[in-house]
Amino acid sequence: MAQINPSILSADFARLADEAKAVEGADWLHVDVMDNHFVPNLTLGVPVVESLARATDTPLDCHLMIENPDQWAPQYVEAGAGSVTFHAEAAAAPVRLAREIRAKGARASMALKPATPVEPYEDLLPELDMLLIMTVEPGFGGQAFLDIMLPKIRRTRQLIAKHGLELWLQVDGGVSAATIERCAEAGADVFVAGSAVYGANDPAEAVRALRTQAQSATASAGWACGH
Ligand SMILES: O=C(CO)[C@H](O)[C@H](O)COP(=O)(O)O
Repeated sequence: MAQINPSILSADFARLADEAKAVEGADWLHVDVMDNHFVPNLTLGVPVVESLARATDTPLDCHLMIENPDQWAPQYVEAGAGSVTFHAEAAAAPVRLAREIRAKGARASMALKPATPVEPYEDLLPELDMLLIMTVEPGFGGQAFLDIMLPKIRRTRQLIAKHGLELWLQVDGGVSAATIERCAEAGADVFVAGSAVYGANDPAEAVRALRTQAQSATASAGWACGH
């Protein structure tokens, strides 16, 4: 089943608890952690994630756009994240880090920036619960979806099938009613949407509409979704 994860990067940061409640019914709440080093933007850290985890029943999907995730990622599990994504470009020891995230009780996920190919990580995929393919350069919400990422999504879906993995395939950046079907047809099954959800008059209804679109595109593409 297609999952929709609203990105709080597009929410009102002065009202985060209310903004989290506005999308209850979403599968996960996507929390963008940026350090102004790995990406040229600064958002929030461990204390805010701890507060969010107390404020909502929606599980937290923390996307760490930070340097040195080997040090920081375990702290996000302790703060209450149900899924922690680190960047392949930033991790010193991605296998050790994925195992540590899982051992602490969260889902382990790795992200690839647009210019990072998936193939060098083929042998590492069984260590992960999710792979995130960025469909914009990370750092800011509201950017245009990069169509040139669709072949990478397709190739990753083929790798998942080839190895018989249960790996979830997430896309993030420019995902909207206009682009979600292309992502789903290519093989994505977890969709992060910021401006398309929080920019809508009814964010909860936007989540439902995106999920319906993704599910019908997945069904017509004919590949088997692992969840
Ligand atoms: O990770 C991100 C940016 O680095 C955001 O999650 C993403 O851009 C969501 O915003 P939008 O859906 O508006 O593109």
